[in-house]
Amino acid sequence: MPLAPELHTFADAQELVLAAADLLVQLGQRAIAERNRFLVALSGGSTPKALYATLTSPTIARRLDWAKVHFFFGDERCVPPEHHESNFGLAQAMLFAPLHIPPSSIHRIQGEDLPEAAAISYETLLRRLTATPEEQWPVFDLVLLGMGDDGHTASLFPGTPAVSESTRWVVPSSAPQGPRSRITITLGVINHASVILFLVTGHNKATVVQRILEHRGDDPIPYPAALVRPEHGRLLWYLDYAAASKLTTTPPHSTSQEDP
Ligand SMILES: O=C1O[C@H](COP(=O)(O)O)[C@@H](O)[C@H](O)[C@H]1O
Repeated sequence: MPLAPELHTFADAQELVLAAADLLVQLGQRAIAERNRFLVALSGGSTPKALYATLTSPTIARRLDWAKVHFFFGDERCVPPEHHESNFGLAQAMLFAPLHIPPSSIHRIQGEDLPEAAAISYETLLRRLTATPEEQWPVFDLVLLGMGDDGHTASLFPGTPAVSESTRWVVPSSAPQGPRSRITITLGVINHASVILFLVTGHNKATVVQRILEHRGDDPIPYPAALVRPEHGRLLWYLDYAAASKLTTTPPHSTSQEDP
């Protein structure tokens, strides 16, 4: 029986990323203590910027053994790594470089390659680095996700074939705007993670947040983010008050950090 989603609301994006950074550090400490490595998949988009800035602040950064953290990506735009729209490029500048993460711990999607080739080679890489004998899917310690105001997450956009992919781990996909050509991990990968953490901020996402989190019954809703339902792990939604403003059953409130 899947665990119920855990909802936390925060006054603003800064409080939210502080809590997210704290959770990441605690999950990392635990994974490293138990398995000597921490496998985390980063999200794309703009929300991670503030998280990266928080993770590199001295008070947070000194709490984790970054040499044992392996960074992956949930999605990538089909652009070269130095392009301003590259998810890797943002992480490289704001997270990996400041923390001196060795290249051998950074596992990027090659957005400069043809999409099908990039998807196949990233799946091959994931199979090599994350597969366990017991599971046919990778088990990330943490998958970070954002959500667009159309309900997309990673690069799983409403109504596109990537959303219904059930066997491949990584596929090419297509966005309605911005850099259209993308590579994304699939729902099977996301849903087998130990912890999935959505970071969602802003009024523009409040309607979709409400429809997903207060959805009752079996009628389908057209948002890929609603299909994130972990098989065995935890699902957390961190919302700022603006993103939570249309929820009716859980009034926005500030939460203290719980034991991860
Ligand atoms: O395009 C993307 O957007 C979503 C949401 O991003 P945000 O800018 O609203 O934070 C993100 O989850 C995804 O990885 C990214 O490629």
